[in-house]
Amino acid sequence: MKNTVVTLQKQKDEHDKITMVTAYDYTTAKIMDESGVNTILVGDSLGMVMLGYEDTLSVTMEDMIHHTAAVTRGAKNAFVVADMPFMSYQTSVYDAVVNAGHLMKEGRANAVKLEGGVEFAPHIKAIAQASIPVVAHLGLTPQSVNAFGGFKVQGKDIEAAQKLIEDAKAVEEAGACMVVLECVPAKLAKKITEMLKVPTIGIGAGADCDGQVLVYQDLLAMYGDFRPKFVKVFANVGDAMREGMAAYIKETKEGTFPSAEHCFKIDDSVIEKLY
Ligand SMILES: Nc1nc(=O)c2c([nH]1)NC[C@@H]1CN(c3ccc(C(=O)N[C@@H](CCC(=O)O)C(=O)O)cc3)CN21
Ligand SMILES: CC(C)C(=O)C(=O)O
Ligand SMILES: [Mg+2]
Repeated sequence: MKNTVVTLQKQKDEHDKITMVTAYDYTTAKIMDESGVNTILVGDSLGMVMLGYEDTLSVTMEDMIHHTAAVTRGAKNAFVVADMPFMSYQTSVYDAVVNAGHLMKEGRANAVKLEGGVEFAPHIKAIAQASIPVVAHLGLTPQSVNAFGGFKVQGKDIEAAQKLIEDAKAVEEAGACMVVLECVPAKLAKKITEMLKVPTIGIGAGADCDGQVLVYQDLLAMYGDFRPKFVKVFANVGDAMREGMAAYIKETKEGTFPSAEHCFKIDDSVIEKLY
């Protein structure tokens, strides 16, 4: 059965952890969905892991729609959240609603996610009023990398911690159905999780969030040696791919692949006539 905002809220209320992973294409989304993950995020991290940019800033609405549509075709049960890319909502409340609409209408996303707190409460409110579920993203918001001066843990001093709490309250009040907390001290994320009615999803925000999210290339060791503190490798798919490729190349060079079982047959009489 398809997960919904209602089933995800129920998971928080019943202390059943919400699992979220990224996916950017049909094949991967289908594997993730079949694994039983509750929600899939089509993150703007696709700019980095799929397109090779050094940050998420160059990702376009076209990129997001294209990848979201592929993911939603593969996700039967998982609730699919699509990131709103840089400059698709910061420019105005109007742009926010129009672009959220594209992600739902053409991408078939179940919800959209945007980075920012109290400053973006009007945007969240307007999107939610259009019946588009909105997820808020607080803490290390990668679209602010140039303003932050790098990818750094947020909310460490008292002012920053209070601002994060105010942001969390404001986005919930505006109608956010979930809140992603990225690179936030675990004890602060716990406080925010207890304070909010809606679920929190942590990435580098400790075990007391209502759920967890990771970029799949990180948890499967496929994205080079990118290992921020919050990443745990659960399976080494990167090495499995390298080993598989090495075997394919070796057997092809040797001529042992393809063997008879991988070849199509023709009657010898036909071949004799050709000669
Ligand atoms: N592959 C991938 N995984 C991600 O988690 C991810 C992306 N890409 N792209 C978008 C953002 C960028 N993210 C990042 C990128 C770098 C750090 C990082 O280098 N963190 C360090 C420093 C923390 C500090 O001490 O301030 C760390 O060790 O965690 C964290 C989050 C998270 N997101
Ligand atoms: C890291 C997660 C939360 C994200 O926003 C992304 O993958 O783009
Ligand atoms: Mg993102």
